[in-house]
Amino acid sequence: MLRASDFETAARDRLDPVHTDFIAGGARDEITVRANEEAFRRLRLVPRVLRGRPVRSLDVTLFGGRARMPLLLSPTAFHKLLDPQGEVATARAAAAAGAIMIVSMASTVAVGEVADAARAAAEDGAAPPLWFQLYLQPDRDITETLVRRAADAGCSALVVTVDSPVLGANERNRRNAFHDLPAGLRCENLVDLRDGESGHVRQIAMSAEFSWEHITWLRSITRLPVLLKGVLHPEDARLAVRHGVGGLLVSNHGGRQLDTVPATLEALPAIVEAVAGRIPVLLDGGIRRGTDAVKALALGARAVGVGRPVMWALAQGGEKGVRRLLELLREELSDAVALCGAAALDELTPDLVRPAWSGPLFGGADR
Ligand SMILES: Cc1cc2nc3c(=O)[nH]c(=O)nc-3n(C[C@H](O)[C@H](O)[C@H](O)COP(=O)(O)O)c2cc1C
Ligand SMILES: CC(C)CC(=O)C(=O)O
Repeated sequence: MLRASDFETAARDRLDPVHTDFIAGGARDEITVRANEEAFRRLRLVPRVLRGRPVRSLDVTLFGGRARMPLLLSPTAFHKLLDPQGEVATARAAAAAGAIMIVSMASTVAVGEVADAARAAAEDGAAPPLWFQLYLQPDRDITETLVRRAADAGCSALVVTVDSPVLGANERNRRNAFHDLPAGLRCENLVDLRDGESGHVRQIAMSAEFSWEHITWLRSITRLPVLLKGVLHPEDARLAVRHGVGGLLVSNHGGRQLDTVPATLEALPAIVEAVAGRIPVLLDGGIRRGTDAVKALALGARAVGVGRPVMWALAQGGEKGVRRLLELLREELSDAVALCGAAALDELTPDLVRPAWSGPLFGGADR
């Protein structure tokens, strides 16, 4: 395994094609799925030279917690589909790498158990932060219980996914009739939320009824910082700041919700401008290389998330696979920072990035 894409190739040989489709797929024509990666390829890095400063650190501090690299594991559902240990394997690998993991509300291991595994695996005794991803539920008691479970587990932030008033239509899943977890697996955070209910995926309600009032309410029931995942419009970024949101994760859900929305990299500059440094802005979608991360950081993201690569690595090699993936990405990131002439992440500035040359206008030299 030499690069992130190798894990996908290896995972595809092992996985049930129905599960491969679940991971790789996106909404409708998957235009946004492709756009996320393409956007990074359209940008070029313009390094500085002779600056006389080796890379000092890749550390990042977010909401008082420190991570050893600005790479987050974005929340993804159902890790036990890919490895018998599921999210325990992922959390151990993240903790060993010093990376923040965002545990999905739809995890197949309960968040408390994921947190215990992360703490036990942290190499220097100091586990990196663990955050919890939440879909607000129409029943406030259920949302409150989930928030309490996350806080009791030691999660230090809540990431509310706001791009899903309805579930995006994934035509691959429809073709494959993949609508639920196989027997024996369940969403462990949802167990016992109501009498007689038992972690069924369909317990996760998507609703278009949610508004900014619900964010205000959520903030009133917890002291944890509340981040929003899935903001793409700069006006929503301003509203988020006004409503006391702690941070934004610029995301299009890996192209799995509304198809044809912009690549997250395209959306980033306007969000960064709207937020004007008041809260941290993060990004996920299409990050496959250290240079991708550097481009997003240079354009104002404080950290970046990876989704699918973690799932492919988990399917390929379990905990070891995810560890190897994170090592590779860290090495690529460190190289790219050094080659840009930067000593730390705050030296990655927008002047290091520019659009690829699209060729001379009007035929160039012939005219
Ligand atoms: C298989 C799969 C499951 C996902 N599950 C969740 C989830 O439970 N909650 C959530 O907010 N986002 C979920 N996402 C979206 C990711 O958090 C993330 O936004 C996206 O995967 C980033 O793009 P990338 O896959 O190109 O890195 C999921 C994505 C995939 C591919
Ligand atoms: C709806 C969740 C269970 C999973 C999700 O967010 C996704 O598959 O993108």
